[in-house]
Amino acid sequence: MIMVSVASPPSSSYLSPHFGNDRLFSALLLPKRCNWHQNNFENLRHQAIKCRFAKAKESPSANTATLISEPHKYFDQVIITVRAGDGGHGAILSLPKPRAAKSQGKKEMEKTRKKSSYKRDFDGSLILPMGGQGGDVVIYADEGEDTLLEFHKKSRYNAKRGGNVDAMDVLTSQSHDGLAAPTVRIPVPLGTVVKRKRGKLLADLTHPGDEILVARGGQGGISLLEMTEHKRKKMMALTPNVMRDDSDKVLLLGQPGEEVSLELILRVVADVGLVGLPNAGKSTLLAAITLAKPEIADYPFTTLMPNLGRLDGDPALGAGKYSSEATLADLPGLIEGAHMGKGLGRNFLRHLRRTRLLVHVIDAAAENPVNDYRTVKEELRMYNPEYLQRPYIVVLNKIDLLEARNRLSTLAEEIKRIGSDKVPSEPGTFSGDAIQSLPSEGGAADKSSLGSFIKDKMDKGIEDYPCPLAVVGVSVLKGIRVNEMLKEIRAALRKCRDFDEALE
Ligand SMILES: Nc1nc2c(ncn2[C@@H]2O[C@H](COP(=O)(O)OP(=O)(O)OP(=O)(O)O)[C@@H](O)[C@H]2O)c(=O)[nH]1
Repeated sequence: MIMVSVASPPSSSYLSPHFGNDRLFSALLLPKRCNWHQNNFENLRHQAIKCRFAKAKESPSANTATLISEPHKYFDQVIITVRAGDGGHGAILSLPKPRAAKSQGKKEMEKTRKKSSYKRDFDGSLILPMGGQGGDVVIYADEGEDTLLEFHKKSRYNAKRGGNVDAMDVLTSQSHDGLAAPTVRIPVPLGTVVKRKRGKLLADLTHPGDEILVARGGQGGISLLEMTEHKRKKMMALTPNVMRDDSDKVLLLGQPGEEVSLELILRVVADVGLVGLPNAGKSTLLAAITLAKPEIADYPFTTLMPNLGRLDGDPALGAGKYSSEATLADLPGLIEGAHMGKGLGRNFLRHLRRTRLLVHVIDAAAENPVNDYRTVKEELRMYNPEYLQRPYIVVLNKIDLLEARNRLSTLAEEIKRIGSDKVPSEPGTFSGDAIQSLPSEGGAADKSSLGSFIKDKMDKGIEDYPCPLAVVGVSVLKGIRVNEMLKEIRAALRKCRDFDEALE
């Protein structure tokens, strides 16, 4: 925890949540109200994630406040504990005394007999009431959820216990089971992977309504009939639940509900993943072609969590245009060492797993754009060589700037040369689904895919993987050649779809 004293704070007690890696970058993005400190805080961008102003408890001066940075919180990974409800208890019951019935008239006796006709099983044996089932805990995919942030505030979920058998010691026809407790249903965003903490994968909740029962409620206890010894034998012919001695009482107790610690990991589900170094213009690109409003600024790591945007259908397809709509994910900038976790690298690299097309965004006005491109490709290769098998296009951005415009054609040629012309033909190399069988965190892989994964990492370089489907120069900020870029993205998406259909 970092404590920084600042003078004359604004009155706000809570600013805005930001997320980053406490080991490395992570920005302290000051809210508008804090512009007056922007410069002073630039150096703090290395550490702070979520900040709030709080009056220092022992502060001698009322004008002094303390800026508290809280520990890093991932928006896309969280550990929670869930506990299902215990089962309700059964009861010790006795049969009503027959004398009471005998004292009534004949008609009354008949009525009472009918009234107290107990519930019976198909074989005629008595059914005794049971304690209610404890509440289950279910996790389900909900389109209305975007992040796992809520789980940092609340990481424990308990279902209620089942109701006890509410009998007044005597078995009657009215005796009924204890109430079952309701299921606790926990919504998570689409694309959430549910795992046991440090254990096996339980579910991959990709579609709306996908769900998994993660903790089962305890079963209710049974009820027992208490009998005098000489009646016991006769009664046992009617029901096995006759109490023989005190040790039977444990059967009355409801079973405990399951308790598990779970790891929830959110993997963005998008058709297109935008990758590139920080500041390349990925967020600007997303904002230029979709309605998304990502944060854009001229310092690196503005994007700390993936932004999603929806690309409209291809108008050239007429009525079929809606089938060509696509989701784009703008991922935080990658840097050298990302595959080892630098700059949030691994956390975001895994979001590419479900994308079908990659768009490399390069700042063509940067010092060495080809090197930048190689760095990103190398990081992808080191994280998962399969990422380089995926179809991709390269966007050379910022051609409104002179230095970019002057070198555009040579740059495009150079980039096209990095990679082989061979179109991937093995089934799965184009398919997003096949990627899921590849080794990664939490994903079990068969021996052969693991073998080729390691071999690929050792033997192949970025030149051995396919070259881009297209290289386009644009200025997403100034709207130069954005339509050409869109055409290429759509054409590439069409290829992915054709390929998928051919596989089906
Ligand atoms: N001149 C020029 N500047 C651009 C262009 N596209 C983006 N920029 C600027 O480049 C800076 C970085 O843009 P972003 O879109 O935030 O870059 P990013 O790749 O998302 O950055 P990270 O969030 O750090 O990964 C901003 O100041 C943009 O205004 C462009 O076409 N031309």
